[in-house]
Amino acid sequence: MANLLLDDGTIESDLGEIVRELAPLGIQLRHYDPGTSLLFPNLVDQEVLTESERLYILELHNSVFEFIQQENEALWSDLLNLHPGSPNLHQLIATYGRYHTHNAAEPLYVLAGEMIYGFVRPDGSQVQLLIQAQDYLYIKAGVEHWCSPNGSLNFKAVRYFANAEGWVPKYTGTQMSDSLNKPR
Ligand SMILES: CSCCC(=O)/C(O)=C/O
Repeated sequence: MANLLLDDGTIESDLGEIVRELAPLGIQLRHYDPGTSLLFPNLVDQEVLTESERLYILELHNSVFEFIQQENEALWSDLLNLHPGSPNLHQLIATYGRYHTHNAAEPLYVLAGEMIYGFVRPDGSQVQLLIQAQDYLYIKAGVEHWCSPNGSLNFKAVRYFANAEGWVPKYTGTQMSDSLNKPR
């Protein structure tokens, strides 16, 4: 389940409150447990997946989450699999760890591990959202955000694509707030 860290140091872990807080920013958060995790109980520990395992997991979730693809007019999906040995891990962290937008919405469903997202509120303050297994996150096109895996460096998610450039970042130059990291 997700947690939201506000810039006054408050941590919100009630899903309804987090949803209410993020909605004005163009962000949806939902939690789905379709039971598929029972088929892959060791997914977080299994860092490397074979091509047939990737396809199996993807096809299973594509059939369960057909409505997510329809909602997003998604043309295709892929399985993002990050782990400490991922060859492109540092590149991905450098690419997505600065404030950026995308020209298409960013929908993803988390299978395992955790990811931290940063968002800017309408009043200019910043929040950090931690998402975990079975969370579904939807970021509207053009919404400023950054993201990074946490210290475990483990993250598996199904990403949905509406067009080929959808996940290409456009940097906005907004600096990450350090007020979230100040001792209180
Ligand atoms: C650090 S890879 C994850 C990419 C991602 O989820 C995202 O939101 C990019 O904007």
